[in-house]
Amino acid sequence: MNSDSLQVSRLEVAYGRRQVIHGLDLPPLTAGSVTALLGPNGSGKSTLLRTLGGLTRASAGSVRLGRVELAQANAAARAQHVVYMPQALPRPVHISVFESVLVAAQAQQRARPDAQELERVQALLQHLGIGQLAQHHLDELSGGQRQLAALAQALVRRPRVLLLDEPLSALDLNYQYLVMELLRRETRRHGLVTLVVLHDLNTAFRHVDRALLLHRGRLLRAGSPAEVITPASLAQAYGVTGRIEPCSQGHGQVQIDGLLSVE
Ligand SMILES: Nc1ncnc2c1ncn2[C@@H]1O[C@H](COP(=O)(O)OP(=O)(O)OP(=O)(O)O)[C@@H](O)[C@H]1O
Repeated sequence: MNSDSLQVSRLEVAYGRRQVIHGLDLPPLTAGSVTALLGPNGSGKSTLLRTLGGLTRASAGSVRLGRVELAQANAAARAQHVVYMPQALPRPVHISVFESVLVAAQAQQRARPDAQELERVQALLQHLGIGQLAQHHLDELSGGQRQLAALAQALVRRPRVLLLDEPLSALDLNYQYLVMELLRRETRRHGLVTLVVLHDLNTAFRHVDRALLLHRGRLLRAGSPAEVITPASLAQAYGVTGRIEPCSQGHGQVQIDGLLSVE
């Protein structure tokens, strides 16, 4: 278990001359907690995640994991600490789900997998509810099944930082719930820093510890889901009028009443 937090300060990211992330300072993302990255389309969520994952270069600022400056780490060193799962998954290859997860588990090791490693892979597939797909080929899976296999590949690597871009987008309600609970469990058990892009604000209310709300490449709010998801932030970030109703399980639930009128 590690206890280092991820610290982002004065981060600037541009595509050519167009700046997309503007001097972003985030509160430290602590080990053992799941943080939702929220915000409307085009607000910079994927850009931020890709930058933290080292796929997009920041033009200024710093991203530190404990004492390590990730921007200066080479790709191999960063891959040891940080796993990034993109919104659009790569084209699937013709290997089995089990093999693909085993390859991911072995990415940082030279030794041949032992029986314990094989059991660990199978157990993870069971926990994700896809044990029965272990011998199916990746290129023969449905979109949601592929997303679950990609999550297994990410989780099995036991990174210190887990960056997931809309990991629920292809999943049905049952799997959305299961995946978020598994993420929470794994994050606590292994002291991960987990940052997950979500569009469903009710999922954030139900399943995450903290939330960040981005708007036009700037941080609009940060805090608990109840502090971040408010009628004022619904209006400011999403242009909708809405209420937060208490739900039977003690957390909030968003009710949208309509769109803010455009003058
Ligand atoms: N490769 C790129 N080249 C140029 N501009 C880009 C590129 N990728 C994203 N952008 C722009 O950067 C801004 C932020 O995009 P980004 O994909 O980070 O937003 P997002 O919050 O993840 O959106 P969504 O919720 O729609 O996935 C957008 O205005 C987008 O047009």
